[in-house]
Amino acid sequence: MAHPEMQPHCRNSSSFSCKILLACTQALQNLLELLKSQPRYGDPVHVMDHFLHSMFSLLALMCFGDKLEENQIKDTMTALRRVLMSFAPTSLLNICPTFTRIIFRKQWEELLQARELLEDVLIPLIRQRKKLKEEKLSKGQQEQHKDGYILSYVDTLLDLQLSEKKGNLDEKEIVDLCSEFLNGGTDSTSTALQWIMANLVKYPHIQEKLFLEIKEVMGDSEDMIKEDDLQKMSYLKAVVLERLRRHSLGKFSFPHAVLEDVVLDGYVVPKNGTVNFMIGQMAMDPKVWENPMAFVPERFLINDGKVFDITGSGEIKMMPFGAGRRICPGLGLAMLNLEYFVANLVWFFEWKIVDRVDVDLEEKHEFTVVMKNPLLAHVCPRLTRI
Ligand code: HEM
Repeated sequence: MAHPEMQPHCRNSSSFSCKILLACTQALQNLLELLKSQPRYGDPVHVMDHFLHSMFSLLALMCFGDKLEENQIKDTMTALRRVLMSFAPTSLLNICPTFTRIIFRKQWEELLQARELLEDVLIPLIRQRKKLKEEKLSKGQQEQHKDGYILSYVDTLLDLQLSEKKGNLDEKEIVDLCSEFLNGGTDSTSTALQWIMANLVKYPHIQEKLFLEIKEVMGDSEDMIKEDDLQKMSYLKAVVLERLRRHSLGKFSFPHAVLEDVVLDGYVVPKNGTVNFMIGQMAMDPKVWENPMAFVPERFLINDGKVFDITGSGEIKMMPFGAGRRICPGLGLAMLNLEYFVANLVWFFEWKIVDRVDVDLEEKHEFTVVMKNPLLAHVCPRLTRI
């Protein structure tokens, strides 16, 4: 997990650079072009791989400040996935490491190998960035922001000094934080995007309502929707929020621990006791949400124009990003990305079911809660210019 002192760097991601939006635009543009140029126009598209690739390229650009080559993207994605997959069965190792490492020796070895591979892939990228940063520094402050230099997540980590540690982070610590940034952001956002588009395919009336809202803001323009335009689209926000409620990222947030004995609703949680928040159940509580199984974005429109609070700073009706000190540091970025991508995907394409086969919204538990049968859709261009 991210060190709390590192979190502001991840949380405040908009301060990396105003060029993040440019990066989002590039990632979106690539996705739109990819969807337009399917090998056989009109064929149904398995969209998840495209979503994963787009989100990963965007986060990699934010992480390392440069667009990665296609082979670097492939290698990094493979290495990260391998660590993630080998980590799952070995998470029991944390219970009593000396003992469980013997019992789960094979899995432990697999995890170490996966970790080595990850270092082989990420360390050269970190070193390359360090070299570039030093070169820019030696040229002076003014030169630093020339040539489209994007202040990256790695740059902030290279500068970071933790109070309990003398000096900067070492390379392995930076690898940990980069992999957390890339893993934390890629699956969560692309899965969310897939769930939203699946609901828009399944319920064409919601897609139509969203399209009409976009049309009202964009008029006859054929341009891509920009961040400023998003502020005028309340139904779009409602659609994104409804997905976060209806298809939670996971059943639980990460485990938390209490630092001292705490009495909660008459129960004592002892010092160091683990607390798990059932974020999935919370968002489906029929005492709080009317007809919780239904996908109804309108439930988020009743707030007299007020923005629904998902940070849990007032009452907590749902907490898809967690709450409090360890709330997801990528919240702002994730919401921006989701609104930006969904709006443009609906603005440029009409999304339709394939061969009258209904979309199956059954869930499957992987690293996040994913669609058991990934979305397959007809993606038909609405506008001539992309
Ligand atoms: C729809 C998208 C996302 C959802 C639903 C989501 C949800 C969550 C949740 C529930 C947690 C656990 C919070 C807790 O322990 O209470 C978390 C943690 C985290 N998320 Fe996200 N997240 C999303 C996107 C992102 C993005 C885009 C990034 C980074 C670019 C990110 C980075 C992280 C990190 C680093 C943590 C660990 C924080 C810590 O250890 O304190 N997430 N996220």
